[in-house]
Amino acid sequence: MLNKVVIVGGGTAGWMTASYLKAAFGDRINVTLVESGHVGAVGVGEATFSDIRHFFEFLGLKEKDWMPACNATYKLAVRFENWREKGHYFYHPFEQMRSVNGFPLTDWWLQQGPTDRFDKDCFVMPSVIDAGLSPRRLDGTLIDQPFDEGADEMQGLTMSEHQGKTQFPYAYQFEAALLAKYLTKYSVERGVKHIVDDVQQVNLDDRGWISGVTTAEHGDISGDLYIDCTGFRALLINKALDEPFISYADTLPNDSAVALQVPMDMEKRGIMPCTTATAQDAGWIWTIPLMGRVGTGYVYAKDYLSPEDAERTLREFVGPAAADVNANHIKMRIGRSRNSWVNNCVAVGLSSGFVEPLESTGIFFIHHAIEQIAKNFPNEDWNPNQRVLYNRSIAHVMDGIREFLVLHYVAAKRQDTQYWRDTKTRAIPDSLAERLEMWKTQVPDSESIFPYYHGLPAYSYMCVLLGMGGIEMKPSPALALSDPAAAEREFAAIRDKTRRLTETLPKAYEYFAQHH
Ligand SMILES: Cc1cc2nc3c(=O)[nH]c(=O)nc-3n(C[C@H](O)[C@H](O)[C@H](O)COP(=O)(O)OP(=O)(O)OC[C@H]3O[C@@H](n4cnc5c(N)ncnc54)[C@H](O)[C@@H]3O)c2cc1C
Ligand SMILES: N[C@@H](Cc1c[nH]c2cc(Cl)ccc12)C(=O)O
Repeated sequence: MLNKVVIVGGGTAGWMTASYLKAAFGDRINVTLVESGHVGAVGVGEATFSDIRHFFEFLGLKEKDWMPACNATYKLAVRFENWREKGHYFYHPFEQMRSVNGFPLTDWWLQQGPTDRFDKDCFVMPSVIDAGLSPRRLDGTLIDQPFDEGADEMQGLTMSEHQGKTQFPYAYQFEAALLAKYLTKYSVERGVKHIVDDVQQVNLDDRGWISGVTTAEHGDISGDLYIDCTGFRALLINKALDEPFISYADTLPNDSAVALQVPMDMEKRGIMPCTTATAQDAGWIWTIPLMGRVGTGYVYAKDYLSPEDAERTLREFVGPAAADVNANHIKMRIGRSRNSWVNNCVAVGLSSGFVEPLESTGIFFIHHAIEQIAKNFPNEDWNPNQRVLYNRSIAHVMDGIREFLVLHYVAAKRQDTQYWRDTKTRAIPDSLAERLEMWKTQVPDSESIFPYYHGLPAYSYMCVLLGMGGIEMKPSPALALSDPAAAEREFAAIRDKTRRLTETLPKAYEYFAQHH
């Protein structure tokens, strides 16, 4: 029976993998995690997709179990500031797109939008976010949803099986190091063997399969399946097994970041229930509000900006609160391994692939990979088709998200610096170029976006195209023949629901002050 797993690396990827495999297979699987006491985790990775709740559900964890330990808050959207022009902003929310007479409401908005804000006209949550409110009332009840949050059929679905069934209204923001610490305790309590040591050598047999890893002080550690969670170093998959890395740098030039963890009195500041991406001269700055601090950082391209200037810009952006905070400069490896599962080694996390965190996809990649490992867990036959199916799924998710991120830059209207002008002339994936031509004629739908599961619905593409403002979008010609009354009623219903919620929901800080 093949059941000995060795995980190398103890960042978010390592401990999410260890905890999930233990939850999936219990004592029928033997998991050892070895992590260096000298090589630090990347130290960022704080905003997520809403799908991450399936991870916590799978582990049997409720929000009250883990959120307070991770200073976690809710994320209702990404707020894109200054991407169209300075002073402009829009939201990419977690909210199902409404349709009227077979056309998405954004199509009707292009025909007869009530205002110039597609997001506030077509969705409810942007106004809730603008008011700094919580999606849960002080008694913990969630705003009314087109589905029952606690319904049994919601449990046990993987993300790809769940896609499109419903849209949960929020994701999370949390301290990555505290989540890793929480999952360490969860994992060790369930039998994961935790070794703090440096892996100094990866040993291969004559087939090129991993036969063990040699550590500085704990000798050789061997198992059946090795999971590379060593971050950008990719010690096992790219270094030891020499699996090629496919760079996305030709279409996504941002390769650097500088991050600050800024202590903040959130009671005084208030909590914006969203992640903010503020465009800058050579990239963008993320702002993630947590309980007790703000996580922030400048993602940029070193060809356009030096690390020193990036840090200076970030400190000026944050203001005096950043004065005594140390900066964490990070080189980002953008792209993916050609295959993330090679022989008896699977890479998860940064070792497998990464794109800049513009839509908070790193932890989504980890979660998706872990679900697929559990689904394709091998036996002693080591059926190569399992590796083929796994690698295809991972490649699709990363290539799909890469296209979606490139769309942000292609569609962004601003061209006030060379960096932004170059976003309009830089190469884009051929498949995206074809889709863009279609979207200029008809708003994205499930048939015209990236065709394989990559975690995003068509309305995410609509938000980027309508928000960024650089690509002219037209309504479907058929709408000129259609009766607008039903769409006008839908817009009015959204305004009514928005009013009811903004008049009754608590402030985000008020909710967390009671529930942390
Ligand atoms: C600037 C930036 C911002 C990001 N923001 C987000 C975000 O908002 N949302 C999101 O979902 N994702 C985000 N990500 C991605 C997220 O940070 C990662 O997906 C997540 O941290 C997982 O990292 P990891 O565990 O793969 O690697 P790491 O955190 O780098 O961990 C690597 C581990 O390997 C160990 N290790 C390395 N070498 C050895 C060795 N020889 N022996 C033993 N152990 C070793 C280290 O000790 C460490 O424990 C961001 C990434 C970057 C770079
Ligand atoms: N499955 C993802 C898709 C998604 C839908 N809306 C958003 C908004 C943002 Cl900021 C990221 C991701 C998404 C999810 O539901 O999380």
